[in-house]
Amino acid sequence: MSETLKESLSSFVEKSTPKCSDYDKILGRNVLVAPTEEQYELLLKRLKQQLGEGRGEVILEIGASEDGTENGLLDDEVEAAVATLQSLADNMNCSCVKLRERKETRGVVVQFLIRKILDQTDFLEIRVAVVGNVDAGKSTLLGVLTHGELDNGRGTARLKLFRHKHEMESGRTSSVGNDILGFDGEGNVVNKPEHGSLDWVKICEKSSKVITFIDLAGHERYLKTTVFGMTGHAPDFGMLMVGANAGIIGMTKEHLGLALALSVPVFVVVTKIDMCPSNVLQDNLKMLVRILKSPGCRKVPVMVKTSNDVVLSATNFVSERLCPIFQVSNVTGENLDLLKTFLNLLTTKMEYHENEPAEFQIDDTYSVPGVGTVVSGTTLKGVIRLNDTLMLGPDPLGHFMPIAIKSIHRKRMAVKEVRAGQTASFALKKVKRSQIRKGMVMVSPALNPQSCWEFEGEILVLHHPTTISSRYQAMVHCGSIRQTASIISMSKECLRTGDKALIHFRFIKHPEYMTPGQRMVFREGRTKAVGNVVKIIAQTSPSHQGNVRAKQNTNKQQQHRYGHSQQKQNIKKNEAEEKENYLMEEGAFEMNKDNQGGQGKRGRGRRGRRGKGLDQEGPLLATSPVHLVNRTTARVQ
Ligand SMILES: Nc1nc2c(ncn2[C@@H]2O[C@H](COP(=O)(O)OP(=O)(O)OP(=O)(O)O)[C@@H](O)[C@H]2O)c(=O)[nH]1
Repeated sequence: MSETLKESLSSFVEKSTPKCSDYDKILGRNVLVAPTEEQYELLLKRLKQQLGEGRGEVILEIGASEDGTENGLLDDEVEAAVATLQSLADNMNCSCVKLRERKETRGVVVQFLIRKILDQTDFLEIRVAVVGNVDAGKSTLLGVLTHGELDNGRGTARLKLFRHKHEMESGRTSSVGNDILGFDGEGNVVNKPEHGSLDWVKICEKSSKVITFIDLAGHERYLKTTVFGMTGHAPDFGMLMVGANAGIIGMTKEHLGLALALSVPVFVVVTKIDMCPSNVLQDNLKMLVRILKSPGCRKVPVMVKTSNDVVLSATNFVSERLCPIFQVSNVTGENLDLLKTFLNLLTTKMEYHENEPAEFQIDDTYSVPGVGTVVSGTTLKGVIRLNDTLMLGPDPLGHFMPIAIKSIHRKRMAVKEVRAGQTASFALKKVKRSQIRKGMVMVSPALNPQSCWEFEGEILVLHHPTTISSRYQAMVHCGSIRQTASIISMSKECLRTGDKALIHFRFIKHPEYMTPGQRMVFREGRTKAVGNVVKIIAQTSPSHQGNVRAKQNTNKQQQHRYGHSQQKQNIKKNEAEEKENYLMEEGAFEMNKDNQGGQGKRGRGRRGRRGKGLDQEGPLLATSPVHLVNRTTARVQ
C-alpha cells in the first residue's frame, strides 16, 4: 500500500468505522477460527445485515485484531477461518472470492468479497454518472472499458458510444447515454463485443454485477442535460474525469460541485497520462488535491496506485468523504485494470426500501415499433411486478390514471419484477407517448398520489452574481422533474451567494409529483442553489396561468380520446407542438453565439415569449430528422 494512502486513510477509517455493541461477541482476530454456535449464529446475522446494506455484497477481512495490535493469523488458523467464512457464504447463497492478503505483526490478514449468487435474470446494479469537462476523455474511457479495445488517441473508442449524427461529426456528447459493464462472480469483465456491438442481454445473463455508466455531456451548453442526468438517473457514484494535460478546467469544478450538492460520492479518473509531461501532470494533480481538500469540498483524496490501494479505497468508499484518484491512459491501457477492479468492488450504501409501496420515476419515453409506448426510469421504492396496476401521472390537470404493467425490461432483458434501486423500462398499454413526459411517476395506488403546483424548499445559494428575490424564475431539478418554477415568497427579503432560506416555489407549466426530503437543484445559467423539498403545498385549484394551460392540454387529450372529426389534424398539431416543446426544452430554438443562422430569429421569438429568468443555455441540438429519429428510437433498457 502506498504511504500516502495509508496516511490519508488511518485517521479517516477510525472515524468512519461504526461500533456496534450487539456484535461485541464476534469481534477479534480468532472469531472465525473456532466460533461457538452462538457466535456462528451472530456472524450469520451480521453477514445478512451487511449484505442487505451493501445491496448484495460486502468485503470482509479476517485476521484483524480488535485493537489493531497483534494482527494476523497463522497458516492453520487462516485455513480454519476461511472454512468458516466459506460456510457462512454458502449458508447465505453467496460466492466468496479472495481479494488480497497482507503480512502483519503476527501473521496474515486476508480480505474477501462476499457476493450474493443471483439467478440468470438478476444482477446487482450500480449506476455511475460520468462527468468532467469536454475532451476529458469520458466517452473514450467508456468505449475502452465496455468494448475492451484501446483508443488511438484520435477518438476511435468513443465512436462506439455516440448516439447522434452530430455527435459523430463534432466528437461531443450531447445527450444522456447509458453503457454497461458486467462483472461475473469472480470479478472478470463479461462484455464481449460481437462485430463491434454489445448484446446487453448476454452481458446481464453472465453478470452478477452490472455497472451502468450514465455518460453525461461535458460541454457547458449541455449543462441542463448533465444536471438532469445527475438528478433524474439517480446515480450511486460520480466518476469525475480530468484530462492530465488540461487539469481542472471549464466545467470540472461545476460538475464536482453538482455531485457534492447532490451528495453523490465521487472518484476521479485522470486520463491521457500517456501524452502528458510529468511536471504538468504533477502540477495538475496538486491542484486537484488542493481543490478536493478545500473547505468547500472537504474530501480525503487518495492516489490509487496498486491493487492493494484499490481494495482499501473501495472498502472505505462507504462515505462521501473519501475520494480515490486513478491515473489512466486510454491509449496504452495503463492502470485501467485498477479502475476495473475498483468498479467491480463498488457497493452503494444508498438505502432502498423494498417493503414500501412502489414508486417509479420516469426519465425517458419511447415509441417502439410493434411494442408501443415505453417508459424508462428508476424504481425508487418497493417492488413492481408484471401485471401490477400503478398510477401514472400527474397529467396537466394533476390527475393520475391507472395503468397496467404489461412487460418489464432491465437493461433490455425481459424480467418479471424490478426492485427499489433498479432501473427498468415498462411497455404500457392504451397510453400515447404524447401523454407522458419526463418527470412523471408511476406509483402504487396505495399511496393515493397527489400532485402539486407549489412546494416549499430549504435552499442554499451556491452561486448568484447579484441577489435573488421573489418572482425570480429558474429551473427546478428534482429527481427526473425538470421545470421552471418561480419564487412566490422567501423567508428572507433577498438572497446572495452563501445564503440559506425557506422558499415557496410555484411551477409555471404543470403540476408535479414530489415528496418531502427529496434533494433539489434550482439553477439558471451559472446561478445554482441546492437544497431539499420540505413541504408539499396541497392545492385544489392551480394558479390561473396553470389552469388555462392545463385546460388546453386536457382538451387536446380529450380530442385524442373521443375521436372527433378533426382528430387527425389535432393529432398532427399536437405532435408538432410536442416536438416544438421538446426542442424548446432542449434549447434548440435558443440563440447561441456559435449559430447566428436561421434558427436565431426563431430563438429570439421564443426567448422573448418565455420571458426573464428561464434557462439561459443554448444547446444546439440538430433539428434534423436524424436527431429526432435517433431520439425516438434511442436505446431502451
Ligand atoms: N492520448 C490519449 N488520448 C485520449 C485519451 N483519452 C481520450 N483521448 C482522446 O481525447 C479526445 C477527447 O475524448 P472524448 O472521449 O471525446 O472526450 P469527452 O470527455 O467524452 O468529451 P465530450 O463528450 O464532448 O464531453 C479524443 O480524441 C480521444 O481519442 C488518453 O488516455 N490518451
